[in-house]
Amino acid sequence: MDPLGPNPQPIDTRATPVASSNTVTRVAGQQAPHVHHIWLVTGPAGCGKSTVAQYLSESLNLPYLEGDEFHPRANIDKMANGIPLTDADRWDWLTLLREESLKKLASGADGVVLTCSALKRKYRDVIRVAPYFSHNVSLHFIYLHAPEAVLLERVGLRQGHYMGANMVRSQFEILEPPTAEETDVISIDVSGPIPGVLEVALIQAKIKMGAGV
Ligand SMILES: Nc1ncnc2c1ncn2[C@@H]1O[C@H](COP(=O)(O)OP(=O)(O)OP(=O)(O)O)[C@@H](O)[C@H]1O
Ligand SMILES: O=C(O)[C@H](O)[C@@H](O)[C@H](O)[C@H](O)CO
Repeated sequence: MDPLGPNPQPIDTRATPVASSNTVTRVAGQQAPHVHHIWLVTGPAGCGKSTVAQYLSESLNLPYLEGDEFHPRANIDKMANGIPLTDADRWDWLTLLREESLKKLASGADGVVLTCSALKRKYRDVIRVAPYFSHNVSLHFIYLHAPEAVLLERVGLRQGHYMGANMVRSQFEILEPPTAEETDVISIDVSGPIPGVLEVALIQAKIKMGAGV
């Protein structure tokens, strides 16, 4: 299976003369193109992806795609039975998330917020294809991190979710925290209470939007 999948639906690129992945550049004298931001909230189970994404979606008035809802039934059944997903289980899910995000933009949304664990570098790279063909799209990862013990406690307290606390270890075993060269990543320490985390996430997003990157 090709993890990069088929070409995404192109977004309107007419106003964008030159661009490369995640960098929207401008020819001198031309008006800056309108940038459509994809905010991808990432991190291991229980880090607060849904909590943060919901808030950003409401605050920025953008549609919200919950990544967990795009897993095939077989993946949900695996996780519910305490079996970690493999790379093979994740490729189609990752390309689907990328395509669904671009579809939202193509259908008129100004931007989109989505959740996806994106635990490994190569998973993030699958999503990074999105702005490659859609040059007025800017992709940002919002990586939420906290010590394993903190997330274990949060997942343990959570009721009625298929992902049990027994799965947290497996998430950390394969986690590849973003490196400094992954300059499209905003890292947020989510050890503290929710209001502070939400405030930081929104401020960071607004800084990026203000900078037009
Ligand atoms: N900063 C925080 N402090 C305390 N509790 C939090 C914090 N962020 C989220 N929570 C709680 O932790 C639990 C997990 O949060 P949430 O569902 O948003 O995480 P998630 O990353 O989307 O999880 P999953 O990947 O398993 O779906 C929820 O009960 C949520 O209310
Ligand atoms: O890549 C994965 O292993 C999965 O996406 C998980 O991260 C869960 O879907 C999510 O955390 C819900 O608890």
